Amino acid sequence: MDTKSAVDLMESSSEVHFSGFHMDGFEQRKSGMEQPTTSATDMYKQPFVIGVAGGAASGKTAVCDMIIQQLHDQRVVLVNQDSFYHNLTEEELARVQDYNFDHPDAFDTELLLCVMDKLKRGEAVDIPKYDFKSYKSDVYPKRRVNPSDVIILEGILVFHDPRVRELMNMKIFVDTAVALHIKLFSADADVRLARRIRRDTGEKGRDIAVVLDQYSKFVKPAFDDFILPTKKYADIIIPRGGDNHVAIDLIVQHIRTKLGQHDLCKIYSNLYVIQSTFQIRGMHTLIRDAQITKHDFVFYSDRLIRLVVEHGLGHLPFTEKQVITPTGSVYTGVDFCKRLCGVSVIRSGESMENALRACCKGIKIGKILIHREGDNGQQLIYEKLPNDISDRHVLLLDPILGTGNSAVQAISLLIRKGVPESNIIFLNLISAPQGVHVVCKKFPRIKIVTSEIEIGLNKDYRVIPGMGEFGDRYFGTDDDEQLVVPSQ
Ligand SMILES: Nc1ncnc2c1ncn2[C@@H]1O[C@H](COP(=O)(O)OP(=O)(O)O)[C@@H](O)[C@H]1O
Ligand SMILES: Nc1ccn([C@@H]2O[C@H](COP(=O)(O)O)[C@@H](O)[C@H]2O)c(=O)n1
Ligand SMILES: [Mg+2]
Repeated sequence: MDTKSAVDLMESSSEVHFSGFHMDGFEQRKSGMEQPTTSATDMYKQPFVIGVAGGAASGKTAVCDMIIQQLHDQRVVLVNQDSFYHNLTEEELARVQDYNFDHPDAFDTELLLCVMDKLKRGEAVDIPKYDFKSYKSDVYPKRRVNPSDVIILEGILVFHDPRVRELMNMKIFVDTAVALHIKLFSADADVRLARRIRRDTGEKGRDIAVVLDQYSKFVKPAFDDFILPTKKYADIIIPRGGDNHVAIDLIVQHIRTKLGQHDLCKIYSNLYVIQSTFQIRGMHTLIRDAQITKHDFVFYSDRLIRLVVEHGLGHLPFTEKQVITPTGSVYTGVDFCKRLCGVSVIRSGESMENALRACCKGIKIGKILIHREGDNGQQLIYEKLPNDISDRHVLLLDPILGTGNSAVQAISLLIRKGVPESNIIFLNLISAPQGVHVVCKKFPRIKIVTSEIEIGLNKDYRVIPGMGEFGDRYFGTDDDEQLVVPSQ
């Protein structure tokens, strides 16, 4: 593929980074060349979505404010579930003391989903600003929210609807429980009630009797029935809310790490793209060049494969081991996982076997041959696997993950042979987003380790920018060289 084609291809992903490329400074040109099948919507930079739930007055807003402050160099927006309270009818307004604002039905979840969908697709949205005094969401002008790197969705019931939960990359539950207190829940409720009384009588100008009545009639029962049961969905529970600086620091650190990763890694926690360096980019530049010599193609592919294999081995379990050093000191280290094997997908996967053997002395390597016809005519032709494969961790080798169809065939076979899904590490050099989606969704417990994520697939289901037929290039069957007869 020439430079011009690559530029044209990337037009559709303006400002979105793929495989380390981006469009800044490129002149926009059109040509009749093949376009990736990845839709424009798939190419939006995915924001990192954090859900923050917890009882009313537990400190959700305080926690969000601290996260936003600490992420000062990122574009962060806060979306409050309060903004999606239904407007009350005249009848409901007349008897507002009987209205349950803590029930899931009090919120317009469809509107919330629509807003979140737009933000995730990179569109700006106008969000209602709720007025707690008039119980209306159309008193103030709407708030314009621009698409951002991080979206924080905060509210008592943001974990209630599974469709809303699905949007989140990280779920935080804010707790006011005091760890040393024997009656954990009552302490938690007491703190929330005390804060609520102070807040609602102050900020919302409500009468204390009304606050207490609403609390016993609706707030407390709803906490027990709807909010507390969603605590189990949280990835992180923050005791002591905004006072918990250690938890907030750790969360901010985690978000920063995630933001530095490829967008797909934010979606799939089982996808690992090795940290890019100029050495790695340089090697990719060489092996993707159609003009490179066969010798150099093999040399630089081998170097990259070795890196991927080493990275993949880092995901194996380990046990602690102590040794005595020549100085007589104790060194506490780890022992490698011994029950492992490789499985290469013939033929290009065989190019990864040497690197695996170089890292794991005497490792058993099985083989799978899958016949490919077009996009979906996948057929398993041959397999030769270690008899005890079900007891082993498996490093599945295939340099290219394209549509994901061959990978699904190979992984399904391993699972049929009794290999636990979580014992499979799939190693490739390059992965198309389509293949990542297919494999990570179908097998959420396997790990994929790759060195670069591609733009997508073309109409012939070939990975682009890609590197052509890897097996042919690696094993030298892609040219018309004369037959080499070994000398006698
Ligand atoms: N750690 C804390 N210690 C004392 N008061 C707090 C703390 N966190 C929040 N508050 C106060 O409690 C009230 C409720 O906190 P807020 O963050 O608004 O809760 P939520 O958003 O969960 O309803 C506010 O008036 C706030 O100032
Ligand atoms: N008109 C309204 C709407 C909601 N509430 C209460 O707000 C609480 C949720 O907001 P937090 O910031 O505390 O999470 C919830 O308990 C509702 O009862 C209200 O009082 N009036
Ligand atoms: Mg709040």
